Amino acid sequence: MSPPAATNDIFKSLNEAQSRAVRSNADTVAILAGPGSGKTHTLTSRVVYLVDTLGYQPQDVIVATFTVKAAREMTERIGKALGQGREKKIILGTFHSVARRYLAAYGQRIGLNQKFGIADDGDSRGIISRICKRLQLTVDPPMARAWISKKKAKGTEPEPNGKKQAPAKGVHVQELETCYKEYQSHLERSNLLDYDDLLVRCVELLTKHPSCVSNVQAVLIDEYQDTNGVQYELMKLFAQARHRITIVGDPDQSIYGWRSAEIRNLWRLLRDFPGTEEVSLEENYRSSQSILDMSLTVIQQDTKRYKKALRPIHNKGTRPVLRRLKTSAMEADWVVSEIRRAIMMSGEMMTHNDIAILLRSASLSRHIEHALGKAGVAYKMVGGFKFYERMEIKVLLDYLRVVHQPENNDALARIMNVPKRGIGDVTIKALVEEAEKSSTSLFSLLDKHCCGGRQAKTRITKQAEQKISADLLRLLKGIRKRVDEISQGTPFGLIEMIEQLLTQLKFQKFLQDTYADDHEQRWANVQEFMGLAADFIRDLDRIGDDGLPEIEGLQQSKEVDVLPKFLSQIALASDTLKDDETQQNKAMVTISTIHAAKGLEWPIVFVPAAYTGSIPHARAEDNDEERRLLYVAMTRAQALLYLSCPLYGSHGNGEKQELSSFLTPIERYFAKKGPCFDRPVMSEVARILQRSLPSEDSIYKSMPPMSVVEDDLFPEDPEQAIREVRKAGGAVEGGYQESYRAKRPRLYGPAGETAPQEEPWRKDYATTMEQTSSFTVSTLPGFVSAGTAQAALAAAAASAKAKQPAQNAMKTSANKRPPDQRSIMGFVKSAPGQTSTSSNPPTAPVPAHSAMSNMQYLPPKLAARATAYAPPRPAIEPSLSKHRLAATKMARPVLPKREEADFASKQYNCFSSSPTKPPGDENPSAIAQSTLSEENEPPPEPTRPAGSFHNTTCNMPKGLGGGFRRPAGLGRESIAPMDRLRKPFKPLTMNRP
Ligand SMILES: Nc1ncnc2c1ncn2[C@@H]1O[C@H](COP(=O)(O)OP(=O)(O)OP(=O)(O)O)[C@@H](O)[C@H]1O
Repeated sequence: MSPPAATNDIFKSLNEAQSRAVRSNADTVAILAGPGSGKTHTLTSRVVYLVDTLGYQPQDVIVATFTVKAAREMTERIGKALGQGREKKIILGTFHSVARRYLAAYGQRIGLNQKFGIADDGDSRGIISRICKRLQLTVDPPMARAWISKKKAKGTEPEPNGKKQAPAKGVHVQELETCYKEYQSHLERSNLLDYDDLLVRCVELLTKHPSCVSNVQAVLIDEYQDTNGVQYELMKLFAQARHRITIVGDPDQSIYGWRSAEIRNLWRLLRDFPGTEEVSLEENYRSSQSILDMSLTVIQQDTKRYKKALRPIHNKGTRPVLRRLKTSAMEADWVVSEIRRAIMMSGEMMTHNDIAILLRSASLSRHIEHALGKAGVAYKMVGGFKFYERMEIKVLLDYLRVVHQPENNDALARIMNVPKRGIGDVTIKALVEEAEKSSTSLFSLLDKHCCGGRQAKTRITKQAEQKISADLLRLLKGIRKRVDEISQGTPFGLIEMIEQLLTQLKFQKFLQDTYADDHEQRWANVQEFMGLAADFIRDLDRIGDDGLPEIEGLQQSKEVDVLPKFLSQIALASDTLKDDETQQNKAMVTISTIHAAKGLEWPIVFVPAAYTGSIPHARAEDNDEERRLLYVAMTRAQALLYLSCPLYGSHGNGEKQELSSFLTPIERYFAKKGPCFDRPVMSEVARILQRSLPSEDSIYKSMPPMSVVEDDLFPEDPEQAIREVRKAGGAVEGGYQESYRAKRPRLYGPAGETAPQEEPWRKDYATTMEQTSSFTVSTLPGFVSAGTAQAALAAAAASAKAKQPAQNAMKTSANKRPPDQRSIMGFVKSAPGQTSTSSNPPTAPVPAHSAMSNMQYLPPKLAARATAYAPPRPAIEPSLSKHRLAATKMARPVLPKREEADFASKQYNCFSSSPTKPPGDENPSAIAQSTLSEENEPPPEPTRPAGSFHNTTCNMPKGLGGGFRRPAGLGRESIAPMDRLRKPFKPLTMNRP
């Protein structure tokens, strides 16, 4: 009988090893392979094979995975192959959801009330905090919760009542156990199961009542490396009727150690199921050879890992980039400029959808979000909220809003009980309603309540509530009073205001108590927020007020308060982002945490903030896991991989950052700047992505004039640039840009002329709303295209005539704008000491409110940051004035001629286990120019004998360092499971039954 159509289709998309895994008759199959080798593809194909060819009933197959997203994607893939909605009958989901299904169906057999509820993270935290308080335990509640969760994950129950504590246990452990016991009995009384309980109770159910899973024919597990102890037990119990298990995983991608994932589960599997068929997938379908090589040099620094071969099916491709930038803000601007360049030079063969920016922690996203928002690039966040939408930031912003506008009822209502003050939702709702009905503000209504007045109808009856509301008001009024003092000549810094809020609200403690799992991350976000405020003050200091130009006869109100400017900038920036999002089908760049990017792939991947402290993370306990995280990030890239590291970090302290310790040893193998996107490079990218590249002509024709075609907006070596500034006696605060720019020909004026010291050019024009993104973040540094720069210069020239009647000057300015140019917008900036590019610069208007006053009130750390960073300048490469891109084609760079022998020596990567390719097989034109240039050395030689990566054939001579040597007389069956893991996986060339 011929196999059904679905199976036929499946086999067409599988290679030999994948096909062998899919058709395997072994009960237990372990597919362990590297990234991009098609593990998930193989697993879903096996499900289809089992149902379609072997005739298993879909409801007799359990497929468990690790995340909801992965489960959804698998259902889709299987559904497409199986059709007729059969995938819906498969028991497919995360371990927790599958366990819940069983408990809901059979839980009564183990005494579970059928109507059990699930205690989510917030519930668990609350219960444990209350227990600690009630029993006056000295243990930290979040820590107790983590301890309990770990115990449950390992399958350890609390000590039963009455059992004597072992004398060896310290008070601390005893308290933890008491807390565990109390917590558990509380859950039982409330008929609640927490996430860990779902797994533990399901283990209990299936152990006591195996009949519940007597129908199960096969169990398949994705991302097996991330399973923990209980999940392993559960997998075995699911499969207890027939012991048919298929797992896929990659120990190099185990990144959930903090969730008690156990890499030892691989060893357990081989121990418990000795007949397991092991299949290794050795072809990587995702990434270019260069990307794969570089990723392997990172992961191979872990000498304890077990080795496996991974062979790219793609050509060498473009050498990955490791870019050094001066600050995080510049790093973000560089990312945006590279995104633009890549899309433009590909003739839009690639779109924003093809790009991911992967971050070690979500708090790093702030600069990136700003740079993207400013450039009008739509983006979406995966694995985290957008910066301004994060709870801790929203709360702080709401407090600041109320300080600024006490009559902002909504904001006040949101913060009344945050942190918890015991003011109930009902009370808040009633007060808001009353305020609205009586057309008064909530603030003044509260004031009446708390200041003894009896006018309010809604009574805050409880004394406690009244006192709490009074405290809140006192806090807000106190800050408000200080703000008001500005007008009386007492400056009150924005930073000081936020610091006061944080102290009075005990904000860090609030985060610890409320968000046990990720309070550190949230506190990091708060610090980022402080950094944002410091940057804002610095920008105000640098470029002054962003008010409108004076118009004769029209009086302007001047904002003297920093706070509303700060708030409005944020509000408008976030609005722009929302607008972008609502545009359906708009291509968007993805910003994601590395954790959330697991299993996904993109043509272009950026990994910013590659410094020690970020990755490996300062608080990480397991360095190897951090390395695996970097490996996961790098292996998400298909065609272009960019890593970057700022000299100075982004946490508001201006401290110098060291390149990630995982990258230091291999730094020299990366390209120092983005590739030259010439035809060979782009053709290779197109080949990897299996897309067709537009013709050269159409690419160049569609390029806007004065486009940036090389990655040369920022110096290759910022440290050297700083040294040059110092040598030239320049101020380091000004950063490298002074010296860097000074060397370049000026856009206007005689060539070689030394830039005279002129008054900094300042904006002297109105903005339009054509480009709201630029408008809203006009005071922030960023990428500026040469075209925009010209527009700015035209405006500057126009404003030089400002002495003429104002109306005439405005008209001149407008007339001078080229027809294809939009309004200049507010994103071209100047800095003190910077020379104007206009030959006759206008005198800058003195800002109504100088932010210097704020500068002196910065806390020392932030003040250091504010002054240490270079005030960003218009990022315009003056030499671009010579470009004539619209008229002529870009010249292809002349490549150094390569010797024949050179080809021979570089043809194959040392990690490849493939036989030597015949000469001429590799298309030289497909090799990226960057890999040939002198400064880019060939990929690193392996630090160990190549044999360690060549374990794919059985005839490898033993003793060469690569083969697995079995001790004499030791049969295969008696190899310790751990050793089996360390040895290479069974080769494809081996004859297998
Ligand atoms: N036999 C094949 N032929 C062509 N493309 C394939 C083949 N197998 C897998 N692919 C493609 O390779 C890419 C990676 O596949 P998949 O996501 O299944 O890999 P993976 O091993 O699960 O990766 P990771 O572990 O990094 O998540 C996908 O784009 C997939 O379509």
